Amino acid sequence: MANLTVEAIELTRLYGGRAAVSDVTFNLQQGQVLGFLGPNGAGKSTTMKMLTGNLAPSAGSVKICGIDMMESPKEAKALIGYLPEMRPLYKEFTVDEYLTIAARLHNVSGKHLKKAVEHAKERCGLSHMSKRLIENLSNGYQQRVGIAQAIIHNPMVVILDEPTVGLDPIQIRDIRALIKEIGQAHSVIVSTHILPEVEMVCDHVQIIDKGKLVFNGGIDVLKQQRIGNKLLVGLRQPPSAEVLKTIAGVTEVELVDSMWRIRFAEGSQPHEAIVQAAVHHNWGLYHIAPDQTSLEDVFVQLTYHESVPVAEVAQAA
Ligand SMILES: Nc1ncnc2c1ncn2[C@@H]1O[C@H](COP(=O)(O)OP(=O)(O)OP(=O)(O)O)[C@@H](O)[C@H]1O
Repeated sequence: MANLTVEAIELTRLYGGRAAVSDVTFNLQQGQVLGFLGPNGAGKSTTMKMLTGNLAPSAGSVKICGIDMMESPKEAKALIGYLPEMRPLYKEFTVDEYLTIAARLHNVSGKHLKKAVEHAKERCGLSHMSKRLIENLSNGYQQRVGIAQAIIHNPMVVILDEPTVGLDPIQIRDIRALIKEIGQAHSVIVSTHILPEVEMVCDHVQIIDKGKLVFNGGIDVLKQQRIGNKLLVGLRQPPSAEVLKTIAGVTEVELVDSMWRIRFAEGSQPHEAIVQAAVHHNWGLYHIAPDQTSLEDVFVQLTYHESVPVAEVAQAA
């Protein structure tokens, strides 16, 4: 495909014989924002480091806009902007001074330097902070400077590791809007622990667990998984569970906090029949709404593994 920006092909990284990342394969296209999710130790940072050319894979390869990271690291890296979790800021410099250094490090040529700095500041809402020392900026503005250095050379791919950690709600809102804006022209990979953030800024999601991808798909697919096939129904004079189960399409009912959680078969739409039955039999219907699984629940379902209790291991030994 012509506009593929990132290709991770069967990426594996071993540490002392243990796979921290195992056989991870995915593609990213221009204009996509990918959310990279996973519990602690899942392999996110290891994957990011391989994507940015800071760590060699034990097996597999990375291509940035078709350029192989192992074969042509300089060319491939030039197409990436990276904001690591620990912001690489020199706080004793002003915003202008620091961004000028960042632009030079990214090989922006002398005649384009000033324009590149101005443009990055403009995009990150930093134009009025040019002469301020970075150490005197708020956390949110320091984060903007970190993002500005990642986009200063107008890279095809921007990789941001936990970009909203430690920010207040207004700063978080601003940084998320900025990520969305950047995502229109570039490809963005955002590593995050914050699940709603993924729904807000990403159009594509990957969940990694124990080094393996356990979900790779569109945000719509993930949202669909949340909506599922459950209704929460509140009835003041409820019938028995058996009566509810006779409604066409209903497969299971259970009482949850004095409301009925009604599961229905895929493809069936028992909503209308439930309302009609409630009116007909005077059940006192006061609530009917989809019972969404929280994103946290979906995440736990995908990443939960039953671990063998220590006592059982000891007994087996
Ligand atoms: N240099 C290393 N040597 C040995 N093991 C390592 C090394 N770096 C990471 N690991 C192990 O590899 C696994 C994946 O680590 P990684 O840092 O990629 O996870 P992560 O998803 O980024 O976690 P977190 O969100 O906590 O930063 C972990 O089990 C970790 O202990």
